[in-house]
Amino acid sequence: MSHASHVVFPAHRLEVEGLVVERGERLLIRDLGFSLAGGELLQVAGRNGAGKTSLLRILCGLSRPLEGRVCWDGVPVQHQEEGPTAHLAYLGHANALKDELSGEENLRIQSALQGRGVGRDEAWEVLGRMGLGGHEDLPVKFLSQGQKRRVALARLLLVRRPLWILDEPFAALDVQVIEVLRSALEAHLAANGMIILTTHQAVPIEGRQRTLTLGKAA
Ligand SMILES: Nc1ncnc2c1ncn2[C@@H]1O[C@H](COP(=O)(O)OP(=O)(O)OP(=O)(O)O)[C@@H](O)[C@H]1O
Repeated sequence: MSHASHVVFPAHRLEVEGLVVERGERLLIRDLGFSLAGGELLQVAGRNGAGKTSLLRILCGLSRPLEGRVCWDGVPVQHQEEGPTAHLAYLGHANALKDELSGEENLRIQSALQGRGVGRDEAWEVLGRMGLGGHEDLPVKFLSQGQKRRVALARLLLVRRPLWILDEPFAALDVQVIEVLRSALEAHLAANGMIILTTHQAVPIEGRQRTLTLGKAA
């Protein structure tokens, strides 16, 4: 079963033009441009400190570039009618979970905040798919690091956003969940979704993809 079996995203386009990124007075990215269409995956590569996380945060509108712009369907993200992040789901290094709440409660609250309320059954089904059966109603503070990461990943499967921006999504996962995530990524691409991710792990993913390596000229 695929989470995306009943959702196919309409054609969208992400365009990045003339990005210049500086952190702590160091120039990390100079005049970067690229575009991404439905069904495409972009892997952002580069050594530690090259600026991968900084770039992802800019693509999500969490921080501003020194110059340049990020457009979704031809409109700068800051001017999107539904807000700068309504088209995307972001998974950063932190899992953004409330420790006192269960996996089910975290998923249902976050999904509701993102405009798509889900019922208990749907939350439990996705947690089960992530191998968390039996842990659905345990406060997440009692889960292991890898199990917390699984709850955070379950959120991606629920929110149905066309663009996924994922910072090291495979880190701290065991082989079973790497496989679940790998097939979720493939299903998202097959549903005309887009993915931008960083990873230091080589995980083969079927679909149209390319690599952007930061810091080559530094
Ligand atoms: N808030 C900040 N203030 C100053 N410098 C920062 C800040 N955030 C990041 N940096 C610096 O920017 C550079 C790029 O950091 P970034 O986290 O984007 O790299 P990365 O490519 O994701 O690295 P890694 O592979 O280690 O995760 C680093 O040298 C980092 O120290």
